Amino acid sequence: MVRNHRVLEFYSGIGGMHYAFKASGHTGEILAAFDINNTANEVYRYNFCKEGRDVVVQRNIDSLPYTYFSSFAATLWLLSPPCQPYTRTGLQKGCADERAKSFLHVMDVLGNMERENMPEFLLVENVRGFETSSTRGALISRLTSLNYAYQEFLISPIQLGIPNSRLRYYLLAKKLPRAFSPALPAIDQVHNHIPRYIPERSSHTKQIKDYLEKLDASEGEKYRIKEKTLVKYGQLFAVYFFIKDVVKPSSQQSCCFTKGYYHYVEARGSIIQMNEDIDTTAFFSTDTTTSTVAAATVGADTVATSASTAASTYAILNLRYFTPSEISAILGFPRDFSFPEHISLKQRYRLLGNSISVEVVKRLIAYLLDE
Ligand SMILES: C[S@@+](CC[C@H](N)C(=O)[O-])C[C@H]1O[C@@H](n2cnc3c(N)ncnc32)[C@H](O)[C@@H]1O
Repeated sequence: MVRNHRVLEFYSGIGGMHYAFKASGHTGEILAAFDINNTANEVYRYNFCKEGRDVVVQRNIDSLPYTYFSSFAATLWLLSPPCQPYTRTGLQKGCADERAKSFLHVMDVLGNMERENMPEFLLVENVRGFETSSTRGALISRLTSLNYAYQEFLISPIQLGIPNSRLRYYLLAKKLPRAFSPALPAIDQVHNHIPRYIPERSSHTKQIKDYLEKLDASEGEKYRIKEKTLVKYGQLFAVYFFIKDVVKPSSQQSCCFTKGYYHYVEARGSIIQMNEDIDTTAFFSTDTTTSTVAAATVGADTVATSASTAASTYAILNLRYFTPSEISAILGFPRDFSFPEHISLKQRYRLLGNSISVEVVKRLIAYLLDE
């Protein structure tokens, strides 16, 4: 049966959920997209509200009463609340964290709405760590008391053959008597009720080069990792922080891109070594200020170039950041997604780092709404 869903997008950011819904094969309309962030909303409007209605509601979700949400009589709620209360590197204060407040408010809204206006379907996305939080406990008891069936998952895009790790918690809920079909064929590492993650590379994983753009000289310069950055931190830094984050065009993996990518050099997402011929691990484990780097170098030409200063030695690796377009492609945003020109590079990375894997959510929405 073809249904026209009435969709609310909470914490809409740059619209990852909107794209995922559009790509899910289901039909319907985003009635409103709630986010407090000016810049994110500007990007959202730029991509979705060019001609039509402006669906962006620039308000603090906490400040909106249940009668307001109820008035939409939406069939589907898509929610990607802030993750800071649950990140494993944070304080993990869960419900006690100020930033969890708006999501707790959304749960209260759900509990107070007229039954006929309650959504039939919900999807929640968050970081790994949410599954053990007090907020997740509150969410499950609210859903259970309101007669929703639910399933929970921990999924990384790498499981779908996308060369990127972004392990995230997902919860899908449907109002009873609707039930979930027992299996989700496209995603085989899905576990009902007890989130569990089995890292297992898909046999069809794409390569990083499938997502790379051709950069002209000035763009190449803009994204190049400057030698002074590497040299400033020194050899130890390179060994401990860089190697695990360096990928090549032929690689079939990359680390999760976070909102601090580009701003900080270390551990915020992968960087690319465009020179395929050099073994990164061997390179960084040799004394890069001398010609011993030659041991790590495959071709005779590169050996000759590599022997001088630390700076020029690093240069032969041809290290660069992923561009925002490459990151958006890896996340599954469509090609026509773009930023208004004046949005700075740092803001672009920040917004993308806060966003979602459109490809994973697309499949989950398809599964959730299949009847
Ligand atoms: C994890 S991001 C979601 C990103 C989004 N799904 C996307 O594709 O870009 C969380 C978003 O929630 C917004 N936010 C946080 N607290 C909020 C609140 N109380 N009311 C409205 N929006 C809020 C932030 O501005 C941020 O854009």
